Amino acid sequence: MSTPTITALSAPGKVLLTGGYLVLDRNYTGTVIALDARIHVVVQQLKKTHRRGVSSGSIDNANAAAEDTEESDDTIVVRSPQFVGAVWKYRIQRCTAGGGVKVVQKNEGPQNSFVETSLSYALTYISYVADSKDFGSLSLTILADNDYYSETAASRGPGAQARGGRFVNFGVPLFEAHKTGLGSSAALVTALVSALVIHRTMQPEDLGLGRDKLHNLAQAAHCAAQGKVGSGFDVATAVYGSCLYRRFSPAILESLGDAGSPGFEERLFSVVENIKSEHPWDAECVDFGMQLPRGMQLVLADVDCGSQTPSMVRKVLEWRKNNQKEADLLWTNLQNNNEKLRQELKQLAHGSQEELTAAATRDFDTVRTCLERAREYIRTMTAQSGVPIEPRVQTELLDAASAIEGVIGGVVPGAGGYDAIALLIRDDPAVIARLNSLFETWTSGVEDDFGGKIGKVRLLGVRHGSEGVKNQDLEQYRGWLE
Ligand SMILES: Nc1ncnc2c1ncn2[C@@H]1O[C@H](COP(=O)(O)OP(=O)(O)O)[C@@H](O)[C@H]1O
Ligand SMILES: C[C@@](O)(CCOP(=O)(O)OP(=O)(O)O)CC(=O)O
Repeated sequence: MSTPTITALSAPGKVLLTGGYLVLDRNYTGTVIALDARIHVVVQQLKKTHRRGVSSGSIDNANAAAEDTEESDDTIVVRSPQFVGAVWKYRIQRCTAGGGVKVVQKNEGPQNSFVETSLSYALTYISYVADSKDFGSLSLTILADNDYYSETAASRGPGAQARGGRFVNFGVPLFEAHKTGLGSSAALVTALVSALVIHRTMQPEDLGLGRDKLHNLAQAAHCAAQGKVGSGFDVATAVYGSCLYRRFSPAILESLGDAGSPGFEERLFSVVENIKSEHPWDAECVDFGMQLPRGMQLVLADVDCGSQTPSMVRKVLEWRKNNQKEADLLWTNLQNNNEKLRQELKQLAHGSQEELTAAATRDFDTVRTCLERAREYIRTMTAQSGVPIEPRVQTELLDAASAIEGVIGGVVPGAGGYDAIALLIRDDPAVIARLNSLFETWTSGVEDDFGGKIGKVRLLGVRHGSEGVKNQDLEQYRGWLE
């Protein structure tokens, strides 16, 4: 198969509307909404070189495993041009004993473990299936929709749009940018591994058929880069779009080992292709690509403050372990309520034409009640576990926002904490205007139960998007590609 010279793909961010913490356990599920904020990756083939000391062309897999850790002249340059100095240059290193392919950073400056791990995992898989180690030199460009990060002086300033299109220039190094919590790393890893696999081993039209494999590869790479196995709802959404998610069994990835370790390429291949495994993939994404009902919209309000998800997760799980009975009851109540909410949203989205028309004008009463109940249970979880999932400053904010005409209700999504809040609203610009005027002058009037503070509240421009990873036209990247 001839290699295309350029491939572009994007994957969406996420909001875990309900099921935070529950979704870590396979007995429970999470309802996750994909967003219209996406991370784009463009792969450009620069040149095809021959590896030093090895004849070009196809190499037998069996031989490949026996080969040394050979260097090639090929270089992979990854750029994130919205940020200052965000360039990572890698050389390709082939590992001994079937360890696969690893990339090694050549330039000074901070490493980017999500980029580096995605490259090593994707190239290992590609070289194994394509039966070739000749990648040629590649240039990768990452472009993120603006809502992934809080605004900066530069992104607000007159030069922000200088390069055109939908992306702004943030004018700061990536590590200084404040994330808004939309799942940048999951969208990035998904877009990166998918773009490389499509570029080298598939046609863009095969994306639909290859989705499960891309999911498995992206989950493996994301877990390795994160250094832990989360529920994976963010990667699943980046691949499949909005869905009801049941997590995969952690055992699937436990024996994969590190990139470069002996036999890694074969183990990775088995994991991605879901073969020869004692532990087959069992993640469930139901109703993927599900839409919100007509007349309803999802908005997020950034509170300019961040939470520490790993330590919150550790504490909640510890509390659950020590208070199994109470926790089980709470988990069951939350699950039942979340399921009722999902069914209601589904029915409203797929009802008959008359039902849809009625839905567009009605008050979405059941949705409102389910969101209120979810919050009550989450506040119980907060009080009992002693973890600020819905701290008082956010209770105050959610109550005030929910009282606005046209707001159906809201929650602290995902792990909660001092992070963005999610609101379901009637899809009407007047509701957005009322929310903006509430937030413009918002100052907290309560003392927080965990001593936390929220900063400037700001409605993000992001809305629900529903679609997973998809091919993209190149036109929108004009001005950003080298
Ligand atoms: N635009 C980008 N370009 C390159 N890397 C990015 C970009 N956005 C995010 N990343 C990578 O993802 C990491 C952030 O991931 P994480 O802390 O998991 O946040 P999130 O909750 O947004 O996923 C960054 O440190 C960086 O490695
Ligand atoms: C607690 C969780 O169930 C949900 C966390 O959701 P968030 O959306 O808060 O996650 P981050 O993107 O890491 O900030 C953990 C999990 O499912 O992995």
